[in-house]
Amino acid sequence: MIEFEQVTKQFEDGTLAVSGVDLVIPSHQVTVLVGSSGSGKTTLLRMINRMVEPTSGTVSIDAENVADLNPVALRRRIGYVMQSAGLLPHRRVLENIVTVPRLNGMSRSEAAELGLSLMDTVGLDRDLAERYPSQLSGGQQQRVGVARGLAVDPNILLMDEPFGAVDPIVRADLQNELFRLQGALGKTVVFVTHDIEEAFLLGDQVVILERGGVIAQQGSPTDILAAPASEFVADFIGADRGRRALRLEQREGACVVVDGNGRPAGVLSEDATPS
Ligand SMILES: Nc1ncnc2c1ncn2[C@@H]1O[C@H](COP(=O)(O)OP(=O)(O)OP(=O)(O)O)[C@@H](O)[C@H]1O
Repeated sequence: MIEFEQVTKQFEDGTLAVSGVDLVIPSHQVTVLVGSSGSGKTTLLRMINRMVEPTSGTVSIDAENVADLNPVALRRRIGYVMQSAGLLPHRRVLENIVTVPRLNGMSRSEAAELGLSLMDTVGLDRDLAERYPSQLSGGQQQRVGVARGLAVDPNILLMDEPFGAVDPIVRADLQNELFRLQGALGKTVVFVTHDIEEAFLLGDQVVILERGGVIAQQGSPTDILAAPASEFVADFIGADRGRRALRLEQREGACVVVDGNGRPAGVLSEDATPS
């Protein structure tokens, strides 16, 4: 469990990025921090692995204050995946994936074996192992980034807009892959995005942030959709625009679900059992 207690971050130029945040991030679940640009998502994320230090308050992992932990050791046991993958351009795919295990002293042959099995895990063809990042598609680069994030078998995986730079089809692919991976690996994932659809798709818990790093609402997607806590939240999730106001229409003998714009969203199944 990761816990923020009364966490505030004011940068040296006076910018108040995060303000009095109390937040519990449960283990083995996906928590998504979502908000518009500048709402403090990245700052919050980076306080978990001490890339940013809070001005006041505490961040703890399993009841241990991260301020008491060695930052380098901390970063080597927490996976970090960022937008545009952040790969080392002059290192081959396999080397990129196992950078941290190698720094931790793993032998070259053991690391190579680990790297190849991680390529399988994230759905990358092993034939790509000797390529350089520039020889990969954007989606493939992101998969390498995720494999690298998993390379130290971390309990915690921090993901900062990891799918922000790829086209919508590849993005949907990567989202599904993360969903599958999370089902299999059960990591504690903290995921940053500005896209509420992505947040609702991936998050067990969704934390909506307002400008100045203030939590507007937190809860499951269902809870937030059912009862937006404020006008800001209703506006942010699109509830007020009728986009999510689904209704049923009878068409051709079937019960069709239609969205607020009149577009069919699906068919109401007779069988109400979730699959
Ligand atoms: N090193 C810094 N020095 C001064 N201000 C900073 C610094 N880093 C971030 N900020 C400011 O803090 C606020 C929060 O930034 P942060 O990057 O956490 O937001 P974000 O929600 O992740 O935004 P984005 O979606 O654009 O990445 C912004 O106003 C930003 O300009």
